[in-house]
Amino acid sequence: MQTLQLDIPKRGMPVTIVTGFLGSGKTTLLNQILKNRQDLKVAVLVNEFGDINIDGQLLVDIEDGMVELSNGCICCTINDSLVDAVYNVLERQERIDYMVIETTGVADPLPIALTFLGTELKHFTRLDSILTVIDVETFTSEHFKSEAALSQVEYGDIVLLNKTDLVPEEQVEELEEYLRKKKSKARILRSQYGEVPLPLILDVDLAQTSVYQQVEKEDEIHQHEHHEHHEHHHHNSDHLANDGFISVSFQSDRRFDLDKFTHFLDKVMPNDVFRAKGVLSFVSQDLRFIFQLSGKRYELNYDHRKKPIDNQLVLIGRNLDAQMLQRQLQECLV
Ligand SMILES: Nc1nc2c(ncn2[C@@H]2O[C@H](COP(=O)(O)OP(=O)(O)OP(=O)(O)O)[C@@H](O)[C@H]2O)c(=O)[nH]1
Repeated sequence: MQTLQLDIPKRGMPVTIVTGFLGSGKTTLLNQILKNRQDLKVAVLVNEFGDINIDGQLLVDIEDGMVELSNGCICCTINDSLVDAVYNVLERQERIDYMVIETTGVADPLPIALTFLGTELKHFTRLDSILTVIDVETFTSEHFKSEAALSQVEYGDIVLLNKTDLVPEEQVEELEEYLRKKKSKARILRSQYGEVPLPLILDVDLAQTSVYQQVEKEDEIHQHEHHEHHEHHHHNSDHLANDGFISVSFQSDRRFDLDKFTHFLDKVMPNDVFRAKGVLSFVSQDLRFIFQLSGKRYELNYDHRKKPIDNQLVLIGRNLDAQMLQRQLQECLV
């Protein structure tokens, strides 16, 4: 493994915003950062789309969302205010060298960047870059018909072409070429499971702050001129509709029947479910499972941590009938 030489100056805590569409590999990348950070004390803020915090549970060694660990990692779930969450980290006694923020897959990263540049946070932090993770298998030039996805690509200072193991080399090259044309200034990297040398992505000072701020200015002028279109404001962070994506949560302390659950996945669940994740318990299985679904692909892996048996699942997609999905999942329980 490479040695990490990050010389972090005292001009404010460096912040990297990790963005990327649903299931692209943001949490996987965060885990790589936490595993390889060496002496760097990294605070991780996770912003999750959905009522249940699954991501917090999937991060290495981090349990129950907001725990301080002996290895110096702090994980917070951003609930209401990003500014408050950042202050909570800044006010901690212990030394923290670096902050990484994972946005939700349906978030536009620009308002988050502007929060660091436009509020008091600018005195305490230094935005290092926006890093956009792309799933090379599922990405299309239509950006999933999502404004947020478009914005993620547009403002990425670093673009990580992830999941290169799933497609032929030519497909990666094609995508890389397409992105290079669109984004001549961006650093474009490739990875499998987010494995990338940290000095290439952390403390690189690639944030194009003037570009972000220019967009904000143009936006304000635009808004002023077209007051009636206010509700369509492109960079509204809490995007009421989230580009039409909704999340459906399911929780139970009963166990699933494995056959019924896989039948649900293979035959019953609508194609409109684009992403799902959870921790699941099955009849006659002592361990829980970590469940991941992204596009057409899903996997179930043993969760080797000793945990009480329960089921926590989030489904994300468009046009979802929450009640029907919950009923169908209910029927998979024993
Ligand atoms: N084959 C393959 N799978 C990957 C790779 N990177 C991540 N995955 C898998 O893709 C799925 C989604 O990864 P996550 O890291 O949870 O994605 P995410 O961007 O955090 O997802 P959301 O937070 O829901 O938007 C998981 O099952 C990962 O194991 C990769 O390079 N190759």
